[in-house]
Amino acid sequence: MSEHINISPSLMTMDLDQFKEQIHFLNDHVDSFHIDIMDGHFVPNLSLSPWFIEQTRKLTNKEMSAHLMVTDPAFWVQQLINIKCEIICMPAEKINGIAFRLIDQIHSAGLKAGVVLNPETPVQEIMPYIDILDKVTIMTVDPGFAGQRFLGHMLEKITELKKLREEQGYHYLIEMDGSTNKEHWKMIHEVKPDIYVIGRSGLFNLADDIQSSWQKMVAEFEEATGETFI
Ligand SMILES: O=C(CO)[C@@H](O)[C@H](O)[C@H](O)COP(=O)(O)O
Ligand SMILES: [Co+2]
Repeated sequence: MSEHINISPSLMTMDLDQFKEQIHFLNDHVDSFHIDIMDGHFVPNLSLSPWFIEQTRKLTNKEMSAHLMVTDPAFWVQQLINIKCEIICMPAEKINGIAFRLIDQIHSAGLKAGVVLNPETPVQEIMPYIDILDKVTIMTVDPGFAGQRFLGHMLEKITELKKLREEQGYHYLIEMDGSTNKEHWKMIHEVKPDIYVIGRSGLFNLADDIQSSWQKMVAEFEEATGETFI
């Protein structure tokens, strides 16, 4: 069997010495780029920024999907609306009391609104507004860093979200983020998320140049799943 595998590269983990080559190559192979934005408080790290999105835009017209790991999502949502970041994904853990306002604000700007669920956060948490979301991202690692331990049981949330979507007619896309690589391809592909975020372990670290890394990623996917990658 063959099916389209929708890859979203996590640019926090790219090789900065090959910035241009990597974006140019990936532009022809992906639908979106995944941009981790951290504030040093929600997670103990800093990564990319709205400025980075603006710079990357000079090289690609593909959708930018911001993954916010911040304690003040309202501030960062406004920054991302200002630069028209196509998909803005907020931490479910930090939008209680402001969820509807922020989702409406993103939609009014003509952009897509998503939420991200940390490993400890159940799908139940987002039920009050799940019907108006464009994307739900399931973290399969603790957020904040690359190279984290894969948490396989988080994949059950993907199955749960798919069932809900089918039963209720919701329209959100389901994305997974964290340690998408040859060790876990089989397990992940069994639940079939709509979008696979990929970082160092599954793409950028596989070879010295992006074309070879991509080919290796495809080979690893095909070996693990027995399916053809298109
Ligand atoms: O949100 C995060 C981390 O908080 C992710 O987007 C990572 O950048 C990606 O999952 C890294 O993947 P690995 O390099 O660990 O495979
Ligand atoms: Co991320």
